[in-house]
Amino acid sequence: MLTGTEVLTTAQMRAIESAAMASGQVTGLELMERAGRAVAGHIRLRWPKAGCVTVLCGPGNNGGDGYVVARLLHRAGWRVRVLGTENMPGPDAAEMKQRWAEIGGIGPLTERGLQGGPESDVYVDAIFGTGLTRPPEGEIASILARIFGRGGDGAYHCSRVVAVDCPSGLCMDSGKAPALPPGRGTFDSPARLTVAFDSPKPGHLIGLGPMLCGELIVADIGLIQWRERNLASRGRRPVRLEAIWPRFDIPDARRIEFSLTDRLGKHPFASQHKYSHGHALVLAGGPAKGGAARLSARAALRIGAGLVTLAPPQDALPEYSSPPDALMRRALDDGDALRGALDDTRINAACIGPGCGIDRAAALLAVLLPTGRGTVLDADALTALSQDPGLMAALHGRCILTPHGGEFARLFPDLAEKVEATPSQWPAYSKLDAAREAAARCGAVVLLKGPDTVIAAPDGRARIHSAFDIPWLATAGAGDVLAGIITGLLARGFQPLDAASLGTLIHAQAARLFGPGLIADDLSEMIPQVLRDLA
Ligand SMILES: NC(=O)C1=CN([C@@H]2O[C@H](COP(=O)(O)OP(=O)(O)OC[C@H]3O[C@@H](n4cnc5c(N)ncnc54)[C@H](OP(=O)(O)O)[C@@H]3O)[C@@H](O)[C@H]2O)[C@@H](O)CC1
Ligand SMILES: [K+]
Repeated sequence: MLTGTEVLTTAQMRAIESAAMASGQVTGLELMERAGRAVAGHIRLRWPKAGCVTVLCGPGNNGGDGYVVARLLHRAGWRVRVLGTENMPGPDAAEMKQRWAEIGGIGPLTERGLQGGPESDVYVDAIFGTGLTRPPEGEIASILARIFGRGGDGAYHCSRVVAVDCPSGLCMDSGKAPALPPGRGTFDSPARLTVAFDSPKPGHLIGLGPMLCGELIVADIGLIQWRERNLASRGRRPVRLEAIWPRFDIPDARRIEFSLTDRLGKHPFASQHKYSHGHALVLAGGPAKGGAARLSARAALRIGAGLVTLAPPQDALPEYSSPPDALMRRALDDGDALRGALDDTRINAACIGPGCGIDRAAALLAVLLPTGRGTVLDADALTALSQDPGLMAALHGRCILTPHGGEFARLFPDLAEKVEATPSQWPAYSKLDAAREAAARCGAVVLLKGPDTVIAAPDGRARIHSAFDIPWLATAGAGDVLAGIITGLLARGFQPLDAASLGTLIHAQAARLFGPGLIADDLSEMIPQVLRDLA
């Protein structure tokens, strides 16, 4: 069984935390104690021999967690040095600060203070968490440069840094990080470990987050059970945002089960009638364009579409005669020919774009979209779409757009600009926000590709697939294969959001199993093994 994990935005997290405290079933102090205990526990797991730790505590509750970590590690025999900000934290953090102050001193959280003390085995970064409201400046920015910067005098202690909830400065909604002061390098040295609370936030999984966090642990602090008791029963769940098969081990996080194997069947080809697994139509392009559509068609077959027809114009048909022989081929010259082909209602999914040619894609989309068929739009189809508002208006809920960043910018230039803009306020506008807004605007599922693929449906549901561990998947033709896999899943009856997210997952796992040296042609050949592993 594959599992996914619920992801919460920082606003959702705060709302849940406040509601739980308002219910009287848990106090802020209890949550803070559990958060600090989780961090201290993970430190002790990784550094079983008590050593020397420096805890950096910021002005808010993240700092409060830090004071708990200091107290618990001291109790476990560690030598603890605490550096804290001057200003008055909130009541819970103030209480934790006071409890620590009864045990040990608090030095000023300054660059000099950090440099001045003895070398530590572990540095706990409890400066900022979800409460970051603006880019850090001054002394704190300099401290962050020492911890997470590289290039200036940076990379100070990063392999010994344990981040509380997130590396400080990371925007947990967008995965963006602020610019460091001039000459201090860029914000790009990973923590050894990040212990986040309750659920991963988008920023842990997209943008710079996966790189900065290092190993990500999500610790249960008791709010999952609370909301299961109190929110789910009243239908007050946050709009669903999920991570599927993240790269990270997320041991205690709430799991969401995807019953992929139920939907695919125990054996992907153990079928009744071949039409019961649908019929996918891959609309191919003219002469000398064949490779991309052939990659898509092969992938649609491998994922188990009952029938796959590859449909180029007549003059290119001979180019499409190479194996697999299981592919059907049929010449479709223009929109009229496509209209005739679509009279066959068993054709329930289409793939358009890879190697199709922009003009041909535009002409065929004008016929295809009004039929309401499940349709994957990639490559040239996306360009055609960006040039024709009429086509954009014809998109519907069974369409899946699979743009990379450049194609997304052509389709939704204003949203791409917002993602690219340097944020002056946090939380910053993210790739996830952009995909959600795009999906709502165009009424189709939008799959915005990258190592941090985000997939959004028009109703606000979204999924993140974070796969920074397989850089070799960025290879020519890999997108054509992805389009084919998703089309095959649509043909097999998956709903568009599921087809898109499970397709992304299968595609990534095929690349992971093959390893470096992968070319796009290899991906489809790995699909049977991926499916066997799922069964
Ligand atoms: N999820 C949960 O259930 C639980 C969460 N818990 C923990 O609480 C954390 C969130 O705590 P939090 O809301 O107090 O925010 P936090 O990140 O400590 O910072 C806020 C402070 O920083 C300040 N500030 C902001 N930006 C700044 C800047 N650029 N430069 C300078 N200052 C800046 C800001 O000041 P202000 O913006 O008001 O001027 C405010 O004083 C969360 O990450 C987790 O660790 C657990 O304890 C328990 C259960
Ligand atoms: K932190």
